[in-house]
Amino acid sequence: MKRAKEERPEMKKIGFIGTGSLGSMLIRGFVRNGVIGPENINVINRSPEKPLRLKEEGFSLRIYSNYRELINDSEIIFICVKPNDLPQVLERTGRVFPQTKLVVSTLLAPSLSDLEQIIDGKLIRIYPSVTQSTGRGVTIVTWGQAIGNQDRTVFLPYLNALGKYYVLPENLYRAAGDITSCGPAFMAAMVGALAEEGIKHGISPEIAGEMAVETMLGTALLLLERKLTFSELISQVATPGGCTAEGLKILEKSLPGIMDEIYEATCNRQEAVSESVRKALSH
Ligand SMILES: NC(=O)C1=CN([C@@H]2O[C@H](COP(=O)(O)OP(=O)(O)OC[C@H]3O[C@@H](n4cnc5c(N)ncnc54)[C@H](O)[C@@H]3O)[C@@H](O)[C@H]2O)C=CC1
Ligand SMILES: O=C(O)[C@@H]1CCC=N1
Repeated sequence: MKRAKEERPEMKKIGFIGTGSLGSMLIRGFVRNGVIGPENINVINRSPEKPLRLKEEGFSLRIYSNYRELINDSEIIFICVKPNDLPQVLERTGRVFPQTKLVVSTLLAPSLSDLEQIIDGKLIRIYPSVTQSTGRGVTIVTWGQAIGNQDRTVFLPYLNALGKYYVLPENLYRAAGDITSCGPAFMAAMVGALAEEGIKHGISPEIAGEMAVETMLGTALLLLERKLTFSELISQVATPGGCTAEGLKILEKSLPGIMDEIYEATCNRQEAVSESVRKALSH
């Protein structure tokens, strides 16, 4: 009996414009989870060093210098450059992408609704995080207006390969992205500060670092596996009358204000970046 040909995601050729932190993370995450075959990765990056570094890691990339060739040879194209480099990329790719291709923006800005004014093509916006090369972490995703059910079916294996994903409207990108995309840096800063305090009082940097990371991992696993809420975990640690409760009083005083300040700062930055890209693209 003849079986309908099943579409295997690893058969698709995938293009990456920009292979910095995020582009590299996507390549590592997709290959690790088997959604891209090792021979199917097309890349173009401004400088040659980063793709070469990936090659040294064992990824057999096809490195391009011509943007249109990369687009012709790829079925899904991830744009992973900094927002201010987008105008230069669009100058070289053109603003019209064939309807047979999915074009995925990972950029902080412009928003998908702004991009849809500029680019003609099947657009998807994702906001991933660097943790996702491990297969864990969260992608936020918004489907463009031209994306249909078949396109979603094609793209879902790639989202699943990176961990969890949530489809959100763009007005929630900052609130969600502060947790998921900036979050790894914020968490590393907080856990690093815990380790620093230990170092200040005589623990070696190596041991303090290991202690902090192992404790962060154990905390995450406890929350996940035992399905504890944050406050349940806190009350398991904070023995009444003990030290943790004293430390927590200090955090409770400062943290909510700090988080509000962080949100305000990231929103302002996103707006400023959006405005600068909007201006650059309108020329
Ligand atoms: N790093 C992160 O955790 C996250 C980053 N993003 C977004 O992903 C995008 C990329 O961020 P990163 O990878 O962190 O930046 P990055 O600076 O590490 O990488 C950007 C890469 O783009 C290349 N590039 C610049 N202009 C180019 C051009 N015209 N053609 C080809 N390549 C070019 C650069 O050489 C560099 O390798 C940004 O827009 C950022 O907002 C989104 C979520 C998380
Ligand atoms: O800092 C940034 O703007 C990018 C987006 C989220 C993480 N890195």
